[in-house]
Amino acid sequence: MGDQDVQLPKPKIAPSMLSSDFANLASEAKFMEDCGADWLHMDIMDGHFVPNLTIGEPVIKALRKHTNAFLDCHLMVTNPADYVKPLAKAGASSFTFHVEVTKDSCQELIKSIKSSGMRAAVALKPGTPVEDVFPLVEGEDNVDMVLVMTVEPGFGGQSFMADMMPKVKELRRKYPHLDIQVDGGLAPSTIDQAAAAGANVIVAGSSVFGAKEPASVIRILRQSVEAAQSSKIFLR
Ligand SMILES: O=C(CO)[C@@H](O)[C@H](O)COP(=O)(O)O
Ligand SMILES: [Fe+2]
Repeated sequence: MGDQDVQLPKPKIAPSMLSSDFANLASEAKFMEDCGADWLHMDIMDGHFVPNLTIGEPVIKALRKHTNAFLDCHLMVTNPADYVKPLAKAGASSFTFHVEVTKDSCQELIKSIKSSGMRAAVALKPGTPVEDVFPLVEGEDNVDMVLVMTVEPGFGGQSFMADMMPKVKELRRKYPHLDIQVDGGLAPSTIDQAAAAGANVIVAGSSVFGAKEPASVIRILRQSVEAAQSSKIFLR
């Protein structure tokens, strides 16, 4: 099959609600949808896997009453299995767990996420080798997406780690159809590197919420992914 026949997954822009005004979450979510967001990225942190504590199932449940948006939940928690049923019931659309905390139980976890009606995804921290997720993409119960962290998980507003791009490129070359997400420090100044490596799901918090015109930042992020996909630069 030639490069021209490869069907790439759609670009999806997912503003991280961690950078929103949590006291006005429903209206912030509506604003992001109006600005052209495809997904809303929800950072769930337990104060243990990462040194920060954010939101959980009650907030997802409360937000779901106000929006039909795709709620992309990124679980930075030590015991992801405990969150599957509650989050599914609350209305989460996708459940991303970290490979660092799941060792032997990954297949079981993926199975339970999918049977609860959510998409399943796996994330890797900057220090984790990309090979660690290959079995989860290729296994019988496989993930729908891989999230390559481009900062140390825990906080918004950190600097993009360009040295994570070889991981993205390796995943894209190996799995042309896979949703590949990047998270951390994505902005108009860094998106071209992530797009050229083959990322198609872009999480952006501070660059979107901190902008005068969030809609134009979302547009720039999308256009960069579209341009890289039309040249298929990452397959060369
Ligand atoms: O998962 C995380 C941080 O751990 C992220 O989703 C951040 O919230 C992204 O924020 P920016 O780096 O785009 O400001
Ligand atoms: Fe995140």
